[in-house]
Amino acid sequence: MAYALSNIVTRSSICAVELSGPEVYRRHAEETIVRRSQTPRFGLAKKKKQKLGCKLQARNPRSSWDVSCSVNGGQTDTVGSRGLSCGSAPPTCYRSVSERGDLRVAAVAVQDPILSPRPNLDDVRPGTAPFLSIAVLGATGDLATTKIFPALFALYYSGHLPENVAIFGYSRSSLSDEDLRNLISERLTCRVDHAEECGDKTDKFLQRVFFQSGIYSTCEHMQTLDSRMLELEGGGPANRIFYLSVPKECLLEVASCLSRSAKSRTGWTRLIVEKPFGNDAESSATITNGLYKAGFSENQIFRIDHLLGKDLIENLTVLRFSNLVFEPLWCRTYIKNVQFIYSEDWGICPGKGRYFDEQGVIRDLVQSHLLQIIALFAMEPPVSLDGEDIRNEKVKVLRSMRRPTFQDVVLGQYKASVSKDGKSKVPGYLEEHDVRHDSRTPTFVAAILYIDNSRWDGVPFLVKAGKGLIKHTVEIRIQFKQVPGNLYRERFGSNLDAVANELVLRVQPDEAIYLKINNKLPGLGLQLDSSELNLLYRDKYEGENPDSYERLILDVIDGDAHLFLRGDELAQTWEILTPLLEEIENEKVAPELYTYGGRGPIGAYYLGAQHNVKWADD
Ligand SMILES: NC(=O)C1=CN([C@@H]2O[C@H](COP(=O)(O)OP(=O)(O)OC[C@H]3O[C@@H](n4cnc5c(N)ncnc54)[C@H](OP(=O)(O)O)[C@@H]3O)[C@@H](O)[C@H]2O)C=CC1
Ligand SMILES: O=C1O[C@H](COP(=O)(O)O)[C@@H](O)[C@H](O)[C@H]1O
Repeated sequence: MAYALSNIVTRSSICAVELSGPEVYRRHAEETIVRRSQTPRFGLAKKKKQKLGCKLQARNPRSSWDVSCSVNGGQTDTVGSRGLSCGSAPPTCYRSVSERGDLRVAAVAVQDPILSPRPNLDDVRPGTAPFLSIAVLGATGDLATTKIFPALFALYYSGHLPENVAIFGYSRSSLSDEDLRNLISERLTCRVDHAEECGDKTDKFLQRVFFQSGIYSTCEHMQTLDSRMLELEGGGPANRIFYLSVPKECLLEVASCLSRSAKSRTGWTRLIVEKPFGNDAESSATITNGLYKAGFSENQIFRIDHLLGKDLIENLTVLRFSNLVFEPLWCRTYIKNVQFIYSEDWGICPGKGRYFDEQGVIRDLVQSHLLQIIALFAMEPPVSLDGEDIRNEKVKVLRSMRRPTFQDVVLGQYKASVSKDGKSKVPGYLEEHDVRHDSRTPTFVAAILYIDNSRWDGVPFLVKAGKGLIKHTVEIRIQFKQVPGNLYRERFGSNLDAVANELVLRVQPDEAIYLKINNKLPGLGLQLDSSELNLLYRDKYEGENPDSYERLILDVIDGDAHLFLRGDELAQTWEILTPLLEEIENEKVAPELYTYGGRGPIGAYYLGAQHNVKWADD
């Protein structure tokens, strides 16, 4: 959803928004609008008091919502599902519409959005620093247009790309440079906290964007790409990044052609590779070996996991290793269990049915995201912050992880439900577009994992990941043991677990780190209260957090691999999960059905109970 909005929140201030599309996206959209409207991104909200508030009211929850917006408390007109009005808008006002699948977000915004005429590329000259060429392969795709180009622009805009940079899009479509510029320009967003020269910088960025049409299976067009890069690089030192945002079937042939035809001869060449990194241990090894065989060494390959680029994930290690109070507690002596929750309150995103049905939730969210976070959470202190040192420690954790069997997991699949007002039906997983009608693919998994090493022996690591659940949250919850011989036990009543300390890192939405503690209520007597020491990012920090793709692409430019999966690390994640995946597939295990918008299968509760733990998010 954020991508749809970001199309519109471009160098302008929104004064009215209209949404239409399946109900499954409504809550997420609403949250995104409200969250974004609290940040300075909208221009009108430079100071916190100047809020743009949007309220959504369901008209027909399956197709349209009325949205009324207020700017600094002044109410604009209510926006209907057909027309948009701009209330007391400043003189220039334009309407922008973003459509992805059957989701549609339209907005009326102020400021002149028309780009000034784009001058020719005349200031890209070899400078003193090496030239940087970045090519996005699969440039017309969803990921490239919604994430990669906007992230590249954000980096350029905030001065993190060198002046002598050129950005190429490559795909089979027959587009001109100008076509690609038009395709991506709608999605480029300036940060309003330093929004000066937004239009100017956008134009300058777009001048540096080029398109090369070509197929992936022969190297001829990649040679043309190479020639065009050479022309701009002007023969001086030049580094190259190739972002492979192509369907998995094309990955190895693209890598092989790039290696033969388009590697830099005068600097380094780096490859960014997107998931899925295979389906199991064997197919993943085929990809890894295929990349090596194509001529790329491990230190040139950056396997991206966008969750690792989120601020709170980086903060996990900062919190632990830079504060004396946490590290001594980070072990089996004090921690009762750790819970990793990845819960989405929407189903399958438009266009992702086939991909998800092949992958399932264990590959989609556990292999690629949650095992990474567990490894970062549980690793020993690394020798340094260097990528190799950090990844060495992560690999050790993964090697110590016990292979889960089917007894350790509960699988679920969401079924149809009705909307909150009871007026319409929300489709179940089997009715999603491009999903097999008799699919057993799980959309939910709860699992108990153990790390058999001296630090974590016996501590359950709980994992819960799913789609179509009651709420959207990604969080890490560290549950501490009870205070031994608690002096205040009489006042807490019988459930001392309920008042044990808990440290929560909420990765999204609304990033926060909070610690649940017990304290005395002010006043006479001795009444105890459970409360929170709360670091809520939005209250503490002004400005907008960069998107994770920005952070990760910048790391690639800097050659910093600590947030990317190394080949041996990736292989270990598959070693852990492949036996389980095979067991599920061989036994044709049917997932437990759960109602869309609910808490997931009841089996998850019993699984927790078997291991003497209660899910913290229930
Ligand atoms: N979208 C997302 O949010 C995420 C995507 N990924 C991964 O990133 C990669 C790109 O994803 P996404 O952009 O969604 O993918 P798309 O399906 O949108 O494909 C990207 C581009 O590849 C070309 N293409 C599509 N099908 C074929 C084909 N059969 N043979 C050759 N070229 C084809 C198309 O360009 P053209 O027709 O112009 O050649 C298309 O624009 C995939 O590996 C995906 O798994 C990973 C995480 C998230
Ligand atoms: O990689 C994936 O991530 C998305 C969630 O993305 P985010 O931007 O909300 O962090 C998830 O929906 C998708 O299934 C998965 O492939």
